[in-house]
Amino acid sequence: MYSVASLTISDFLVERGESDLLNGLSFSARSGEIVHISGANGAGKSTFFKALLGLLPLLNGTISLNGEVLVRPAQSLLSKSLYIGHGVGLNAALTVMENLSWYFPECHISRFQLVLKELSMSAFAEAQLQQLSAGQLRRVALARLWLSDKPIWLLDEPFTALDQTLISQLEAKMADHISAGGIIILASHLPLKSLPFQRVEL
Ligand SMILES: Nc1ncnc2c1ncn2[C@@H]1O[C@H](COP(=O)(O)OP(=O)(O)OP(=O)(O)O)[C@@H](O)[C@H]1O
Repeated sequence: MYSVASLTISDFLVERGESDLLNGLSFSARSGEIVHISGANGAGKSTFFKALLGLLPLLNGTISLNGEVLVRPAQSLLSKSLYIGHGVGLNAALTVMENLSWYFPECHISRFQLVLKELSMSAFAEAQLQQLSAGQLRRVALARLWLSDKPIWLLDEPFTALDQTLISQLEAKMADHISAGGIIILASHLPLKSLPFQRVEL
């Protein structure tokens, strides 16, 4: 089980260009829950994740973990969260295996091999990233979910470029994470097919 019992967002407001976004967004996610943030293109889903992690300043709002308002939210959240954004977040100069080693220096190579096998990526372990398709790159990016022990997953459009097999695998992985007491905040234009979730509309 994980140590985070709840993550609460209160009254978020972010300035982006000429506009104010998020409009007082507030919700709470408890251990074992998925929050699905939906909204039209440009509604502010990616902006929300960036503001949550301190990559954009909040005009207003607080973040609480386990009922306590965080004084240094970005620092506290970064140590407890795994964020997978629109970009794949990989180093193009490194191979697939080198990228995983860079993210998880403590992990044994045999663990990477197992995860790559599960993601049908074994044949590409030593490949340079430019040899991979868009969906294969996303698989490598998502391998972090198979390797991480962070309780909070922040996933911005995680299904982009994935085939149906991997979408099902990812949903199963998310089910495992919430069963173990994790929290998932997800923005997606695709509906979650097999998982319970709390919807937050922007
Ligand atoms: N760097 C930027 N500077 C100014 N405005 C920006 C910047 N990036 C995004 N925006 C604006 O902020 C608004 C929210 O963008 P954001 O990327 O958060 O939307 P989104 O809901 O994630 O959209 P999508 O569904 O298309 O991914 C948009 O109107 C966009 O034009």
